[in-house]
Order: sequence, then C-alpha cells, then structure tokens
Amino acid sequence: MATATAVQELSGTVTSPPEKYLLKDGIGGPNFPLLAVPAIDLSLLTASSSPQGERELDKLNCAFSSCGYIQVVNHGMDDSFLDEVHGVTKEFFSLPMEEKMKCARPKDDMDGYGNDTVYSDNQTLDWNDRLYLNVKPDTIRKLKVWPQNPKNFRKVLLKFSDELEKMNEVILRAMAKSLKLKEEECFLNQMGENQTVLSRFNLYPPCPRPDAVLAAKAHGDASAMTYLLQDNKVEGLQTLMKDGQWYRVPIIHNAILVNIGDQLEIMSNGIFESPIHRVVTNPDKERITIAIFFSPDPTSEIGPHQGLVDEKRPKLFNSVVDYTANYFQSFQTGKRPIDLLRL
Ligand SMILES: O=C(O)CCC(=O)C(=O)O
Ligand SMILES: [Fe+2]
Repeated sequence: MATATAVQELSGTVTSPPEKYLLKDGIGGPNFPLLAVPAIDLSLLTASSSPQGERELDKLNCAFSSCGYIQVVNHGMDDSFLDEVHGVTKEFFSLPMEEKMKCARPKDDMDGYGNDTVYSDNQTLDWNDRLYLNVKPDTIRKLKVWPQNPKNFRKVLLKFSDELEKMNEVILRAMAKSLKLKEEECFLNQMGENQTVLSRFNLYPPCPRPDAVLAAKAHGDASAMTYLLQDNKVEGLQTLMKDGQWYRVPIIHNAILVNIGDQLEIMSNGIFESPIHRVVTNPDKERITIAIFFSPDPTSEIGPHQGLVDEKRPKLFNSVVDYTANYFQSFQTGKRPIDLLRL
C-alpha cells in the first residue's frame, strides 16, 4: 500500500494531471440538472405532534425515501460558528506542508492527513486531500495526528460534532416516527452504546481537467448517517438518481446536508436508500467541505428492523457486525459492500 502526492501541491504545479487521476471515459455531462433537495426545519421535528410537525415528518420521509437527502435548516448553529468551522479547516490546509505532515496518516491507518491509499496500479485517484479524525472513540491523542494548529481546532470540531450528534438523534427518532414504527428509538438503539463519530475535512483544489478527473469517485457512504457542511460558494457534489442521471446537489447557505448511509439502508430494510454520490472538480476554484459520519458501535449487530419486514416487504439484507471494517478496500476497487449482504 502506498499513498499519493498531496493534490494541493499537484494543483499548483501541473498543467495536466498525472495519468492515474484520469478517467478513461471522462465524467459525462457537462449539463447536469439540479436536484430538488427538501429543506427540513429542525425545530419543527422536535415539536412533531403539531400539524406543522406532522407535515415536516412527512416531508422528511418523502425526501429520504425518494432521493436519500435532506437539507437541515433552522438547526440552531449560528452563521458565526459555521464560519469558524470553515475557518479552522481552511487554516489547517493553508499550513506549510511540513506542519500538515505532523498529522500525516500512518500508512496502515485512516486517521490523519493524507489522501487515497493505493491498493492497486489500475486504481483511479481522487483529486482531494483530507484530514480524517475519529471523534468517538477518541483515538486522536494516541495517534498524535490531532492538529496543534490552528489552536482552536479541537474545540471547534468537538462543538460541531456534538451539535450534529444531537441533530442525528432528533433525525433518527423522526425517521422511525415517520415510518409509524412503535419503537421511536429503534434506529437509535441499533447505533448501540458506543457509536463511532468520524470527521472528514475535505480540500478539493482547482483541477485543470474537470472533464476527466473526479474529486471523489462514486460511492455510497459506509456510515448509518452522514452530515455535510458544504462549501458556501462552490458546488461539486453530484448524486446518481434512479433514472440513471447524475444531478447536482444544491448549496443552501449554512444548511446541513444529510444523507442516508449504507447502514441505515440496512436497518430500514431498504426503505431509505443510501445514495450513490461523487464530487466533481472545478477548473479554477478551491472547494472545502466538512463531513461527520455516524456509525453503529462496531461490536453490535445491525439488521433490518422487524417492524419493517413483512410478507409484502421481505427481509432484504443479512445482519452484520462492524460493516465499516472492509469498506475502504472495496470502495477503492469499485465494489459496494452492501451488495454482499443482499438476500
Ligand atoms: O465533499 C463532498 O461534497 C462530499 C464528500 C463525501 O461524499 C464524503 O466525504 O463521503
Ligand atoms: Fe460520501
């Protein structure tokens, strides 16, 4: 296994990306339509016994079962805090390479600063540098990859992930409620005692070949649920819908984009599908995003909730323990691990 050169360095120096970044068939397009992603008011979900709350639940159910995304608005995080989240991320990637390398991902690990692990010679690389940090369990201190700079990095990340953890609880309950399940806590319970919370800070530098290079190749997330703070100015995320067409995912200023991950597709017995998505490159603008992934306790077994299995909808997936364990190797070689669990 090897690692690739920092894309940030390539971006400033090459006029044409190295061969291993180029997709033979290009990315398709160029005219991708915009997807309509419903905006959900978080404050209404917490008051869901009101008629307005009921409507919001229906909207959430409809959005997750049709496209797999919602945009959470009125979430209680103010603009100045979200600017800080963007700010520390930008500051981290702007540090000299030598400083960033103090947080470098160990070769056989995922936590830390770096980019694609190279598993094979014919793997196409993503035009993206990233910093992965496990928020829970807190392995950061042990691995010494926690950035010392910028100084307020840790504080900002912990506050952001706490806010999203609370948001995720509200949304998991709302999802169960919207499905008329008796047990409102059923998805939350499947997350187990010690869910994992993983953060991913993404830098997508400008790329001279947006027609042939992807910033992140097509994938479904391994998480149960993913929360993304998009760049407020530069679009890039695209999603594949059932009509076989790629759609652009719109930006709503400081909304949190939420998508279903593979493990919630399993728990919901396929009612909520984990959307396939990718990130395209931009010829002259840099893009920065921050993703937080929530996954079940790796020691607990997850599977389709009983209340969602009946004669009309038989069980679609086998149960599984530690779904994320083999995800990355499958991802880099273009396979979907969820497909191995289908009955
Ligand atoms: O940065 C984005 O727009 C999406 C990132 C993503 O899909 C991921 O980190 O799994
Ligand atoms: Fe993703």
